[in-house]
Amino acid sequence: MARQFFVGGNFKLNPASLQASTSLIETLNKADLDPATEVVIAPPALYVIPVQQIVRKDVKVAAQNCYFKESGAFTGEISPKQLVDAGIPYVILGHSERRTLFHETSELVATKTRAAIDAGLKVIFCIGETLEQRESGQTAAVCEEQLKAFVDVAKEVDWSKIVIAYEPVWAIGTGKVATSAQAQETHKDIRAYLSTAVSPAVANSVQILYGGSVTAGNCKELAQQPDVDGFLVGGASLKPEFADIINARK
Ligand SMILES: O=C(CO)COP(=O)(O)O
Repeated sequence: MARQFFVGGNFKLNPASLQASTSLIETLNKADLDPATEVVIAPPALYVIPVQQIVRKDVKVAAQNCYFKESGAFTGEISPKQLVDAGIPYVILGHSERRTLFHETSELVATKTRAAIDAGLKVIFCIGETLEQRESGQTAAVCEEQLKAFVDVAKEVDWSKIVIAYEPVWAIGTGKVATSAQAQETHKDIRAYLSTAVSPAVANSVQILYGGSVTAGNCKELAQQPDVDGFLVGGASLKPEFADIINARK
């Protein structure tokens, strides 16, 4: 079965006001989007609910993070259950900015992913290597290690609730996009790992997105790669060109 093309917009800590978020959504609401693409946008936590209320119905909303506990004394956190209660279907977990700036380990990301899925969320699970790791030939090993932490706690998990985003750290926000050959090679390696560690059926059906300096200019070639099932877009998701990226296969 063909995997559905999927484009996520990770707004990160942008824009800096609710009004600016609203005008971004108004632009997206007017755009001509390929109905064959699943589109998910992840505004900052404070704007998740207002954005959900105004965005077109064919675009889903994600949180950029959540904790693994349902409730309790965890100042500053959001729980998977609260997201489900608010009608938010997706959460991004394991983004490299969370791993690096907020010291999230692969084990924590795995625990959060398990909790999010158990609560009824779908997860965009991010992995990827640094430049140093790529240059020393560790790309596949790093991606495997990040995935394995989750595979170890994924017993009887429904893998249709997971979308993997391969985001090489050196390509995020740098303007240095991976070549389509680099993206294809790593996506293929990720599938090969999942085929052995989970099952060939899961490896074949899981959507693997590429993220890192995706633009309207480079998305079409990347989207032609057989193992690239879409994108997780940062900077360009804040611009009108996001619609062109959503339409990359059109
Ligand atoms: O981190 C990203 C998406 O999660 C990618 O960011 P950029 O598209 O800005 O490089």
